[in-house]
Amino acid sequence: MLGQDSGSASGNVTGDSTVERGGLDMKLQTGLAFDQATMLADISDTGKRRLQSMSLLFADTISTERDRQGQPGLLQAISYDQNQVVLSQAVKHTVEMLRKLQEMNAKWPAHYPSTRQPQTPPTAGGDSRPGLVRNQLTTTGTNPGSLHPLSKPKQLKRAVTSSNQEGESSKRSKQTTAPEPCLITPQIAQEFFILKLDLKLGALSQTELVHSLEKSSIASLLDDKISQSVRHLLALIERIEDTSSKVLITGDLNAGKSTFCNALLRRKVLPEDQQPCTNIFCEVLDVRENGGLEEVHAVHREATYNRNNESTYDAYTLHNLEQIVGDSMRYTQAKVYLKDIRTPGQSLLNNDTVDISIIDAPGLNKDSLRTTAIFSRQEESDIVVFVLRAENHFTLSAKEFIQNAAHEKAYIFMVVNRFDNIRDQDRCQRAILDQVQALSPHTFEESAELVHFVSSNAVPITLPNATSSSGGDRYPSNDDDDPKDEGKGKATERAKLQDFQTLEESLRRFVLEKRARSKLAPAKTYVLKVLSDINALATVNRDVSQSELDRVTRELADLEPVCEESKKVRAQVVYDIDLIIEETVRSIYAFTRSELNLTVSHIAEEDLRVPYPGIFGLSDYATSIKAAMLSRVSEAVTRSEQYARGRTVQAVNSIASLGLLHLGNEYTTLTFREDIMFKRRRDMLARQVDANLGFWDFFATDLLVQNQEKIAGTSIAVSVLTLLGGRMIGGLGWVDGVLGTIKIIGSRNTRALILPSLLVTTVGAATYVLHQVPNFLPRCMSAKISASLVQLDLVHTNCERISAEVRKVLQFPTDNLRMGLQLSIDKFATKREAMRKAKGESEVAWKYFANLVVESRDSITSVGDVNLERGS
Ligand SMILES: Nc1nc2c(ncn2[C@@H]2O[C@H](COP(=O)(O)OP(=O)(O)OP(=O)(O)O)[C@@H](O)[C@H]2O)c(=O)[nH]1
Repeated sequence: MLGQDSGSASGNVTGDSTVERGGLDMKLQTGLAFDQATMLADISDTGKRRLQSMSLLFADTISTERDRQGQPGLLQAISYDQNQVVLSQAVKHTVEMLRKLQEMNAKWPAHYPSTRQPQTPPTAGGDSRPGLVRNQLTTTGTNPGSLHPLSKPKQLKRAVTSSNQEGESSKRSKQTTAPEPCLITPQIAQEFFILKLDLKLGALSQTELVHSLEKSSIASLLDDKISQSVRHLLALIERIEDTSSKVLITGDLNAGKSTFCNALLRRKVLPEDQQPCTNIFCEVLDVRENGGLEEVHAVHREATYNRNNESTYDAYTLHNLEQIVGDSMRYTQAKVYLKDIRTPGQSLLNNDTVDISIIDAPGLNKDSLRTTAIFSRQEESDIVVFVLRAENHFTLSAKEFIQNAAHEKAYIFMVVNRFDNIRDQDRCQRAILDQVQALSPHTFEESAELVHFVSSNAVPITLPNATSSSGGDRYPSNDDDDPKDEGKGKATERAKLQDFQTLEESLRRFVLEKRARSKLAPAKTYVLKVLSDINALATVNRDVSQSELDRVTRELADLEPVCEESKKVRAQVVYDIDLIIEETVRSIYAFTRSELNLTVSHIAEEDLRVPYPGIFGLSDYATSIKAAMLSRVSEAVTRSEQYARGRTVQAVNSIASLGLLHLGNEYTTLTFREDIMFKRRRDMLARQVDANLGFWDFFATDLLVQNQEKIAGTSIAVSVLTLLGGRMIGGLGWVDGVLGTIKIIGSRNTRALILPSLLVTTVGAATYVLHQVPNFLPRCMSAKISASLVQLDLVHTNCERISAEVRKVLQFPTDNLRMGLQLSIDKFATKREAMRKAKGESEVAWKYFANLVVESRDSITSVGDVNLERGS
């Protein structure tokens, strides 16, 4: 590098201090706000050591510097180096802060300051709506470092994060804490510099738009802004640590930028034309950076320039530059290695202090693509020299460019060119200075040094192939002092040249001597603005997260007992339902048992209204009696079922009342149809009873036997009847049966003796029995049926059947209510979980932003204390 080649003080100073920086890096990487005092102490030691080593190693150089500038030059270099280290570390620290902010923004979308007009005017006392709230911090004067916390905003609400609060906010909390927008004066939005979101939509202002955006959109926009800023800060670090300086010559189309560059170099190197001709960036570097060979390296599109890799560029002679600057299809930029023919004391390029490169940019308003490229080139440059046509003043594109550059470059060197074309020069000066004042106040304050009105074409320059000032002059030299030629024109030319030389001296001071200002001030300005933005964001978000934390804590405190209560309610309701069911079933069971028992036990005594058909219709008679009896039993069953229906309806209603009481609108009422209960066919009963009754079950022989004492021969008749069996039923076959019996009984004599009396008795008895059938048959049958029903366990079976069905039916509303209660408990539990999570996140966010407020404020103070004037 030039600095090293020439052994300049500043080049070595910087190299030495870089070694010392390791220890400082370690301190800063701890994430603590850096301690500038300690750091400066370190650097001071470095400076002292370097001063000693420089005195020994570069005594010649120092004495040369001292001769030229005196001891202050060396001190300036040391001071510059100190400032450079502090700023470099501050930039790195700011990058860390931004990266952490980005991470936090991904987890907890940061609230972006926004404004909204109050919808209703505040009432005398009760309305808690805050109206426009003053920002938490403000900048005073022009120093972004002097930030003063103001009163805490009232009821800040994290409006942008409110969309997911639905699930976690109880109804009660909704009633008590209506969402409040975050209202901040539009001033805060204006105070945002770097992280300001670029929102343009119709008539809405940026701040109004922010309010209407989704939190995710804001988070993503902010994320982009942070990334941009990080990229810029990283470029700044490179620039700060780079010992060379890049001077960007830019301005409107055809303003005379190339003419100005040539005038600075005193050589016609860059093509000048009345029509726009520079389409690519031309970076003019000292020839020593190319091994002393004057050459043009035209860098290929898509290639990253590497002087040692010829595939990245095409090499040309200086004469070819005219074609190259117009060939933007093949090349993006040209590196022009040039031997400056002027002495180090005059030259900007060939100076003994810093490596300088001068970049001639295409005109700003050529096209949007090139304009964008110039904007980003500006960010890579240390110094901006803005050339404007005196005739045009500041155009719109010029204003936009300067406003953008002002993000980091408080001072811009301004060249008002083609001043010779202006007739009323005073008016022109006043008008342009007014514009400068509005666009770049710092530049305006030092306009005598930084704003120059010149005519670049008045500077004598040599032809491109000239390598010394001795040959090739294209313009008359001002060395001609012949008094005869002193005319008005000559005087004017000399005045123009004088103006240009004044400009040159100022520019040299700005670039070389006030290097701290030209090179480090942009870094300081930019970092302060970023830190100010971070501080503003952190303050807003600290308060928003605090407010959210308070709200969630409050709501959680309200919700916790509700959760516990809901569990208790469920247990109580389940108990109550069990009681209802048990009581209902018990009552139904008791009713059914009593009803059936009563029916079965009295059935024989009832008048069944079945007419006795006579002895020959005995079978049908028995069937009818049985049917009538079973019908009575069936009716009793039906009555029991009816009772059960009624009780079940009551129970269902009681369960529904519990549901409505405890779940309100969330309870789903089921439609209960009691008419479809007990639909299973009950004629099974008749079939079962049939299966259990045989023929003799129609006759109550025990009843007949009870009457035998009253009627002689009844027992014999019954015995005979028994023997006769079923033959007598249904016809006269019983007479044959009697005769058959006599045959069986005994010997002929015996038979002769007893036969008549037996026959008479038997016939009499049989007649009696048959006569008595209508009297005892119903009782006999009821007893049998009753016994059969007992055997079938009819009462118990029906009690069980009816109760079981009732239980089954009641299970539906029970399950429904249990499910509803469980859902309610789950909902509360989910809400509580969400709130606990939100509380945890808010706590983390609050701690983070509270720390960030302090951290960024400390950094602002540290960077603000960097005194660049010491290094100027
Ligand atoms: N009268 C007058 N003309 C000038 C002056 N400086 C430059 N010009 C003329 O203005 C025209 C444009 O000059 P350039 O140097 O090519 O302008 P430029 O800004 O580099 O042009 P582009 O890079 O193409 O935008 C040329 O004809 C110059 O001769 C000046 O101070 N006075």
